[in-house]
Amino acid sequence: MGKVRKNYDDILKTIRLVMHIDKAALPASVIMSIINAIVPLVIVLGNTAIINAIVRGKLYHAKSMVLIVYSVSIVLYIVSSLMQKISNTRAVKANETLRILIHEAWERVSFQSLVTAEYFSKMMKSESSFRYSGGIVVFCHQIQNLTGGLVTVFGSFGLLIWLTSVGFLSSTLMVISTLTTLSFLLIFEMLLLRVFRHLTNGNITLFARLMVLERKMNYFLMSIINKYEILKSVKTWGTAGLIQKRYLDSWNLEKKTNHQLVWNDYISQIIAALMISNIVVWMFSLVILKIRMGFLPVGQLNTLFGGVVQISAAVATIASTWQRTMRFQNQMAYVNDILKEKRILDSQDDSGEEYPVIREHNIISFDHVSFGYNSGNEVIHNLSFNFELSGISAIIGENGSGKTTLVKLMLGLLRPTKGNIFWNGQNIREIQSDEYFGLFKVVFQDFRIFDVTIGENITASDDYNHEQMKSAIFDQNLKDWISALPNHENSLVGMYGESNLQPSGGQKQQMAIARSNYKNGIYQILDEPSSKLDPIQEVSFFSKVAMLSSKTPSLFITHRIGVVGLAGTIIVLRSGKIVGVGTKKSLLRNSLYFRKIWDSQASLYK
Ligand SMILES: Nc1ncnc2c1ncn2[C@@H]1O[C@H](COP(=O)(O)OP(=O)(O)OP(=O)(O)O)[C@@H](O)[C@H]1O
Repeated sequence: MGKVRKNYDDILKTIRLVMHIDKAALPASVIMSIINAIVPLVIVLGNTAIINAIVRGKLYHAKSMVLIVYSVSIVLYIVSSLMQKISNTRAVKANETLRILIHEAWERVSFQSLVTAEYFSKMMKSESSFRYSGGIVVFCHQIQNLTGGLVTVFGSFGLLIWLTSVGFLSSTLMVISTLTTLSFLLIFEMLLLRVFRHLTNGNITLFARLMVLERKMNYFLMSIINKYEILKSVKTWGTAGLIQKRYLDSWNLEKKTNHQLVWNDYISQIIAALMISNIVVWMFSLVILKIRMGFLPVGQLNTLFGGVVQISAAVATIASTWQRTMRFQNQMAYVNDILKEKRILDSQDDSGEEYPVIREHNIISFDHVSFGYNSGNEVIHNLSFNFELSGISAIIGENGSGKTTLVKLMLGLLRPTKGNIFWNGQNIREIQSDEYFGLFKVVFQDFRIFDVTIGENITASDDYNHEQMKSAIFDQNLKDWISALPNHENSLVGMYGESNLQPSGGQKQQMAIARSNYKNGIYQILDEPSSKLDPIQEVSFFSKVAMLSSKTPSLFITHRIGVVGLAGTIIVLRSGKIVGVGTKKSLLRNSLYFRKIWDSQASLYK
């Protein structure tokens, strides 16, 4: 019951969306379909009256009936044709407006203020749903079919009820046969309706599954086949079979689901035909009985056949259109989602967030902070400490101890599941996120180079100072490589350009470091950007960065002990808890765990 209610609610939402976009498209469609549904009923009723007049020998009466019936029908037909032109034009126009609205919703999204990637998935879904559904034009056709079908069914039912009720109380035989006929008709109809509803729900589920599969296959193509790095790994590690199997599995499942959907459609149509046959058989028997007993004129057979033919066509249309409308509202749910989301994102600009306060001594405070990723246990446990952004600091800990997570929490990229983080006393949740990110120059271990030019990658802008950009590059090899390229720093990286320029791992790493040098942040965070270097080179690398960035205080994140000697403050992290804070000397004296790590790695640095 709840599911049916939800379906109705969703259709109402889609109707509201279409009405919001174009006030005339749906009403014009509805009026046209009502007129279209009335014309055949007028003809059926008129023809019955004409046949009865002929049978009774009143030919003059029959002639005037013919004129009236067909004149009314022609007028209605002309009005309906005009309405059809209006509704089609409006539907096409409304569809174009909706397409623009979806793209405008995308344009307004500030990528900077997005917290998760979920929104992008919504964007993709809304676009493919819109394309797949056929848009408002198709929806208007569906509403036309549904309205026309319903009007026909109600009108024709009126005729059939009239045929049923005539002479009902005139004899016991009539009462018994009418009640028996109606009971059998209803019982069979209810059973068939149950099967039809079951098939409709199955149809909607199958269609929703198809949409998910389509998204998975798109994801597969976009994220795996279309990425050079991944293709490289596929070739070198021979994972093609594994990945291709995944693709084939999705594709086979899509084929199977499509096949089931076709069968579901086919059986639904057979059930709809049986529903009609059920009415025809019982009603025909009853009307014949009534005509034989003299309760109905013979012309009423025309009403019966006219009514039944109308109902059969209408029920078949309603059945198939109903299922399609359900699918359509499923697709439009994504579009509704993205248009609604637009308002949320728009309103972020005036959300009352403050700018971060910058002082001479800037302090980040953790107050009973815990954090766990969606899927599992806490990886940061109840941390409380004050951290001054000055000099050189280091966070050290084993693999998986939570170092990167701690930094992401500090930057506001992740939100604590418990507790709060403060910047100079302000809760970072209440600070404007772009301004807050602007304070930090961060190089993560999984730094990203984008498919824009080398200069744009380093400066994060398409309007940068070329000299300043060049001086942000510390590494001579990178400088030489850029000078040797035909377009120098204007060379486009990656598959967006024609040349598919793929910088080496080291070149990319140096570009990420140059990006950090170029930026005007007040604090530098280096999360193992040199993890590919051997320990000795790593120490020299950090010393260089430390020296050159002497104006900007820095935090190194590492699990290599050799680097931490450069740091004035060392935070030791173990399984999401801080187990020591101090200088190298004090920690060697006071922290057993720190000494253990030190001893285990010290030989490498001798
Ligand atoms: N998105 C995620 N979902 C679930 N668990 C995650 C996610 N990201 C990280 N983790 C888990 O959180 C824990 C801490 O990870 P984190 O990257 O902070 O450790 P780390 O100390 O920086 O490790 P490393 O030195 O290996 O880089 C790990 O157990 C990791 O598997």
